[in-house]
This record gives sequence, C-alpha cells and structure tokens, in this order.
Amino acid sequence: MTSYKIALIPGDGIGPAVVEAAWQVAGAVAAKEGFGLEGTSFPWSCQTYLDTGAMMPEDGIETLRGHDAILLGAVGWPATVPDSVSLHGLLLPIRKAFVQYANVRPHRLLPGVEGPLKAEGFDILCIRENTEGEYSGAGGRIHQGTADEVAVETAIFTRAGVERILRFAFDKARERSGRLASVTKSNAQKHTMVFWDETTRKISADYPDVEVKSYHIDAMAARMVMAPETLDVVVASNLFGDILTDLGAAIQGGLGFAASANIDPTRSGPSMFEPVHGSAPDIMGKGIANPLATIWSTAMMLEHLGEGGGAGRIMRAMERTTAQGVGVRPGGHGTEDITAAVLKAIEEE
Ligand SMILES: NC(=O)c1ccc[n+]([C@@H]2O[C@H](COP(=O)([O-])OP(=O)(O)OC[C@H]3O[C@@H](n4cnc5c(N)ncnc54)[C@H](O)[C@@H]3O)[C@@H](O)[C@H]2O)c1
Ligand SMILES: O=C(O)[C@H](O)[C@@H](O)C(=O)O
Ligand SMILES: [K+]
Ligand SMILES: [Mn+2]
Repeated sequence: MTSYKIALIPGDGIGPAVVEAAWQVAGAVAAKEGFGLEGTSFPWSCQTYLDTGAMMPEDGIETLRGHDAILLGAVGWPATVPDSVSLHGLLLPIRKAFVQYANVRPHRLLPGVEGPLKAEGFDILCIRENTEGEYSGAGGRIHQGTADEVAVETAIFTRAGVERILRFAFDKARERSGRLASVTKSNAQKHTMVFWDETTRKISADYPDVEVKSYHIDAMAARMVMAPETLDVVVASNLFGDILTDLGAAIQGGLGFAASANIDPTRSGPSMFEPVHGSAPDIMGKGIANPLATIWSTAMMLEHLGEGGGAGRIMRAMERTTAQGVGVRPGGHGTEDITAAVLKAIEEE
C-alpha cells in the first residue's frame, strides 16, 4: 500500500481545530481509496516561542524535509508574540527553505454559498509569488526610538524568482481558459514592478496561446468585486497576492472557505498546504471556526501527492455538504457539525 508521511503543524488559535477536522477527512478518504497517511504532529507555535525563544527547533526545517507534505493550520498569537516574529519564525522560513515559490489559491463559490456580492460564476485561481518580493525581510532600523529613526524595508525581485512564478502562472492559464491577468503597480513602483511587467511581456512570447493582460493592483481590487467573472488565472507578487486572496476569500463567502497550496513545482522538498486564514483569535475556542478552507487545502495536498481520486472525493463531499446548507453562513454550523457532514458525505458516496 502506498503511504505518505505528512507533517502536521496545527499552530495557534483555531489552527489545531481546523487541522484536526481536515485530518479526519483525509483519513476517511485514504481508507476509501486504499492509501496510507502517516501523520506526525509538530506543536510549533507561539507557545514554543514563549517556552524556548524560537518558533521551531533549530533543526525544524531538516525534520520537515523527510515528509511528503506539510499540513498547517495557522500561525500567530499577537497577544503574546509580535506577528512579525511568529511569521518570520515559522511560516516564511518553511516557504523559503523548501522553495515553495508558487502559492496557489482558488476562489469560487461552493454550492449553496452566496457570498456578500451575490456574484455568480466566478472561478479565479490566484497565483501568489511566495519566496521574495515585499516579504524578503531585507531592511533594518537605525537610531531606534530617537527622533532621527529610519526604517527601511526593501522589496527584492530577482530575475529567476519573477520568471519562475510567471511561467508557473502561464502554464496554469494554458491548462485552464488561456487567460492570465498579471498584477503590479508599475505606475508608482518604477523599478520592481516595471521589471515584472517587462518580464511578463518577454515570457508571453513563449505562450502565444495565452492572452495576458496587466492590471494595476488598485484596479484589480475593484475588478474582483465588480466583475470577478471576467477573471481566470491571476498572478501577483507576494504582498499583492496576500491582499488579493483575502479579498478573494471574502467574495467566496469568507476566510473560512479559502484554501491554499504552497508549492515547490520542482518537488525537491515537501510542499505545504494551509487555509488562507490566520489563527482567528476572536473566535478561538468557540467551536465555530469553519474547517472547509483546511479541508479543501487537504484536497489540494492529495492532488499534489498524485491521489486525484481522494482529492475528488473531498471536493464532492464538501460540495454536497454546502449544497445541503451546512456551513454556508458564519455562525450557522459549528466546526464539528460541518466536519461530521463532510465525513457523512464521504461515507455515503
Ligand atoms: N498563514 C497563516 O498562518 C496566517 C494567515 C493570516 C494571519 N495569520 C496570523 O493570524 C493572526 C490573526 O490574524 P488576522 O485576524 O489578521 O486574520 P485571520 O484570518 O486570523 O482572521 C480574520 C477574520 O476572519 C475570521 N476567520 C478566519 N478564519 C476563519 C474560519 N476558519 N472560520 C470562520 N471565521 C474565520 C476571523 O474570526 C477574523 O474575524 C495574526 O497573528 C496573523 O499574523 C496567520
Ligand atoms: O503570508 C502572509 O502574509 C501570512 O502568512 C498570511 O496572511 C497568509 O496569507 O498566508
Ligand atoms: K493559514
Ligand atoms: Mn494573508
């Protein structure tokens, strides 16, 4: 029997609840399909930082390397650890160390979910650059705490980094509708974003069958709200992609629906799967976190592992669940009800 080694990092806040839900669903599907899932849980979180001074052990990356994939909940507990410390201490090092340069985030409505726009028929695949750009961490502060203080944060765009994410996005566009939207702000940011636009035009020569349009980020934000059905594959830098995908989550009904995959397309190390949302301290412990984003991310994980049959089972079970009105609006059903409904749909198929 084929078996996969999965590293589970539940993290903070609602992370453990949604990972637990998704892991149950993954197990049910594995049993149906006849493959094995061997999960090892790593309790790395803000509590680890308070206990040890670091978000994960020094050999954390090496420990993860031995796994086929990573399933993560959420990282961050701002009441005790600054978000800049938790993000740069756990999530970003994993994305960078394993060169998970493509953050793939689908946005569409599950059946029965209306979303605040009541828009229909949109199906957007956002491809976010995931290792550099505005998240490079290059910069510093001098004269800290004085009137002369200076803070600098430099966005770094490398030719290798921009070309590979654009090629990944062009490939996805080719597999889907043949349409790609590239998002920059090249009117204001005249170095990095002009470079991105130039690179887009250069690479488009290799994809004559893909129609590519460039948009400024502000216009794209409006377009996603006013006419999301006009978009298919959308590619953006690390920060712009981060912002657009919370907007994408909103139009698909909320953060509880938005899934994501941090992919190393070369497969030289594990890829990581996690919901778009964070640790949601405001609802932690209330039993109302929507697990569907993490369950959907788990389907993306199975797809990546070559278990398309299992991924399909999860997607169909989620769709049957929401079509029956379960989990479609905030506060309607709790984490356990939604998980139970998905498990039932898997069992009944
Ligand atoms: N990838 C990650 O792990 C990740 C992502 C975003 C934020 N964070 C961290 O999470 C913490 C909280 O950040 P935030 O409040 O800006 O964003 P958030 O995504 O945690 O929450 C934003 C809003 O969405 C709601 N929400 C989120 N997930 C939900 C779900 N599954 N079901 C129902 N409602 C849900 C929350 O209750 C909150 O009102 C911070 O420490 C932040 O740095 C981590
Ligand atoms: O990448 C980030 O900014 C955070 O981890 C989170 O907001 C995300 O979108 O993954
Ligand atoms: K997350
Ligand atoms: Mn985000």
